[in-house]
Amino acid sequence: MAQPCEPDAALRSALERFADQPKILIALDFDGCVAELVADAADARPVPENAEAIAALADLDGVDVAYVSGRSLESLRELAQPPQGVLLIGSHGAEKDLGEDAPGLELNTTETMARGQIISTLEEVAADAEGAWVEHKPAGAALHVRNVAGDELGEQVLEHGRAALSLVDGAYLKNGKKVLESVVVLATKGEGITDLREHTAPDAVLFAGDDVTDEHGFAVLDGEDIGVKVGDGETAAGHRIAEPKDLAGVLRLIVQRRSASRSDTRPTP
Ligand SMILES: O=P(O)(O)OC[C@H]1O[C@H](O[C@H]2O[C@H](CO)[C@@H](O)[C@H](O)[C@H]2O)[C@H](O)[C@@H](O)[C@@H]1O
Repeated sequence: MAQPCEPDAALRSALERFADQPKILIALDFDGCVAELVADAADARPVPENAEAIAALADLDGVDVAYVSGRSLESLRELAQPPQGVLLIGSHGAEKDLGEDAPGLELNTTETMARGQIISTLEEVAADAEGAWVEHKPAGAALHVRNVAGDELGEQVLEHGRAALSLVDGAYLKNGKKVLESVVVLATKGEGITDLREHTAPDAVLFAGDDVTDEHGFAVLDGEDIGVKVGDGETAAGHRIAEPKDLAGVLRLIVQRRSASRSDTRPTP
């Protein structure tokens, strides 16, 4: 496996200041950030070096780690295998596991009907396009076109999905990488990060993500917070790394900096 690229100088110095804060929250997107993007959504797994760094961070005092994902909580738990204590935001902010008794996502009758219509509408669209498939999710569904031959055809299938969904009352749309999601509960990753901030009361937050929906997360950062965009594309994040494997360099720097400062301040016996 290729080694992660080290963070550039600007990111490095921001990370050092961040790691020196008494209490920090590290919030991570999953697909395309902790895990590489893959053809079959069920095959996504954390890059091993990222998983190791996440486990090390989750063990440190004063550090909260969270996944903030578009996936359902069920899928996130299964694929990300988060270490104990890692907080989870799923379904783009509509589902939460903040380590306490929290009611699961409950849809009212209107939302349940709209979700059913979203699923049947997208299944019809996918049935007409080889390689397209529909992921059923707690708050709606996602039309995937990563396995449709050719970018242009994939975009046409997504456009067909958007047009068909415009006839479904209560269907909100979210665009992602080779995917069109439709949900009946309006929530964003920005709200998810705000919930995490209220729950953990950190001095600063780091959020890393790769997709359009992650921009809602970058938008709620301020002060000593750090936004890290993974890959290409316009972003409001202040920093960028090239690919998921490079996240390990970012996370390891925080682990090393905090571990070093703890051993410096430990009283000599
Ligand atoms: O917010 P995330 O954790 O990044 O989740 C966003 C969506 O990720 C998944 O789809 C994406 O990743 C798949 C696996 O690499 C890829 O095949 C697909 O093309 C991508 O769009 C997931 O299936 C969705 O439910 C998430 O909302």
